[in-house]
Amino acid sequence: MTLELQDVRKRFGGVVASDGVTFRVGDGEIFGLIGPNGAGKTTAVNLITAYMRPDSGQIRFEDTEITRLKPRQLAARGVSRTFQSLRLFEGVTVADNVLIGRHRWFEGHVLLPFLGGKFEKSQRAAALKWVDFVGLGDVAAEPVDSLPYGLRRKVEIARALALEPRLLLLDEPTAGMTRTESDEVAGLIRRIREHGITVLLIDHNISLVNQVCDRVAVLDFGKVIAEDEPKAIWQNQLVRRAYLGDDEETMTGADS
Ligand SMILES: Nc1ncnc2c1ncn2[C@@H]1O[C@H](COP(=O)(O)OP(=O)(O)OP(=O)(O)O)[C@@H](O)[C@H]1O
Repeated sequence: MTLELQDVRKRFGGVVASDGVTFRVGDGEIFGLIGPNGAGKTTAVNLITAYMRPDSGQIRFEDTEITRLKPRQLAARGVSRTFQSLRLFEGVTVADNVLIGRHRWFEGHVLLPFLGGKFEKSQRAAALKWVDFVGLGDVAAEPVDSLPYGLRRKVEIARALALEPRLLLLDEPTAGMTRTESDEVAGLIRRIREHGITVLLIDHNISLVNQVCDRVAVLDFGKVIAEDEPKAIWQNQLVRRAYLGDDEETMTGADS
């Protein structure tokens, strides 16, 4: 197993955001983590990536316990993520935004890759490889704020990839995208897996989840209520009720 959560709990005052969350993600899998608003998906990502500490429970990555590590230590182990809301440096080029994703090689010297020389050259080449990979080679020298929203989201994915992860957590990568853009992201996620990177995907986009995920876990009120292949998960009555409500129109979308 690449990633394993065992009985992970996190409470915010009276809200139990993770209520004994347990699931396992296999090496090279594309694993979906879905559920209604407020189900605890982002909390799970924050706990895995050390942006928050669980109250109790264990998180293991490649057979090592990572529950108490710092984000920097996790990055060094090859765990990378994107955020639900974009966190790009405005006014900075696409290439430089992606270059910043290689921070694990800067050893605390944020300006190191901008000082010229061999180090900058090699880091820049590595960053540009990922800019090309997500299909943004033509706009590498453009400031990110000149790009349409869908392309800005891809810059964030390229920046997370620039860390050369073995596990990539994508928190709503298609939020705010058109259907065409989100289909492109589906292809991109498959190509990321072909690179040997395991993917944990959170998205409300049912069509994307159905298209790319090998397995899916459904969260509701901080608990995993079902885990299965995407096609089977929508037949689960608990899932239909909790995640989709009784809205037949939405269910039709899930069945397609
Ligand atoms: N830092 C925080 N402080 C207080 N409550 C929080 C915090 N983070 C999350 N919560 C609460 O924990 C619950 C789970 O939130 P979380 O953002 O993990 O859900 P989600 O499934 O990602 O939702 P969405 O799909 O809307 O992004 C919610 O009730 C939320 O209000």
